[in-house]
Amino acid sequence: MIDVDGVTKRFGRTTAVDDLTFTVRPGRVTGFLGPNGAGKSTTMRVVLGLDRATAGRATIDGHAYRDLPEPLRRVGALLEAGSAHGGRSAYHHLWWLARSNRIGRSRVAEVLGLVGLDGVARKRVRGFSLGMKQRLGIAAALLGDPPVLLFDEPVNGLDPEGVRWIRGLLRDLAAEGRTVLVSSHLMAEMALTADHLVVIARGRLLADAPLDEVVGDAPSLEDAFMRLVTR
Ligand SMILES: Nc1ncnc2c1ncn2[C@@H]1O[C@H](COP(=O)(O)OP(=O)(O)OP(=O)(O)O)[C@@H](O)[C@H]1O
Repeated sequence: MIDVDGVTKRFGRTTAVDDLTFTVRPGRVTGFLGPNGAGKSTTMRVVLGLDRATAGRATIDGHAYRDLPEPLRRVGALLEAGSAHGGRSAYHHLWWLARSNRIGRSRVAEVLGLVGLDGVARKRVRGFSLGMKQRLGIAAALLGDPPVLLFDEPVNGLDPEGVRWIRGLLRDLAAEGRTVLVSSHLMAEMALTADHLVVIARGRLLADAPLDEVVGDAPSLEDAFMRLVTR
């Protein structure tokens, strides 16, 4: 479970997140929606201890990220593709991450298989396509078999096969009882993937409800979203 409790984050005069409170529960995919600059990435970074909240607090299964002893085993995250060192192979990138969290080589092989990169495990990341880099980022997130997962715009730039693969993966992870939070701008995709939605704009909560409830009588999620954010 992820708890965001009264979180405010300011950068100088910009209030990126404004007294935001919501809970992300296990066993379902929670879509995190909002216009550009709404504060989605900042909220995720606060949850992951990468940005410090100006006020309020975010916890993962009751603990602040910095207090998690082996964080990769508690929470996995995909923030941006291409964060792996280009000169390393996919295998070495994952093994380097695994070692510091007491995760064995067999799990590295397992996640490479899970994301379909076993055939290119020894190739340098530099030569990977965007889709392959995205799969490697997801392999890293899954390395510690964590119960909580955050994905920031995981389908950006992917081809239809990649988009469909990620959709299936997110649904499977939730069906296994994990907590899955995924941000996206792609409303049609979110309508197919998410069970529950948290919608924010200008750092504030606009909706925290099941997908059907957010759509209501609107013709599509996109229409419902536009109504919410222009209200
Ligand atoms: N490190 C930073 N320094 C200054 N301002 C920042 C920083 N990070 C984010 N911001 C600002 O905070 C606001 C929220 O940005 P954030 O990236 O969290 O939004 P987002 O919802 O993820 O947007 P997008 O959908 O465009 O990725 C924006 O106004 C952004 O310019």
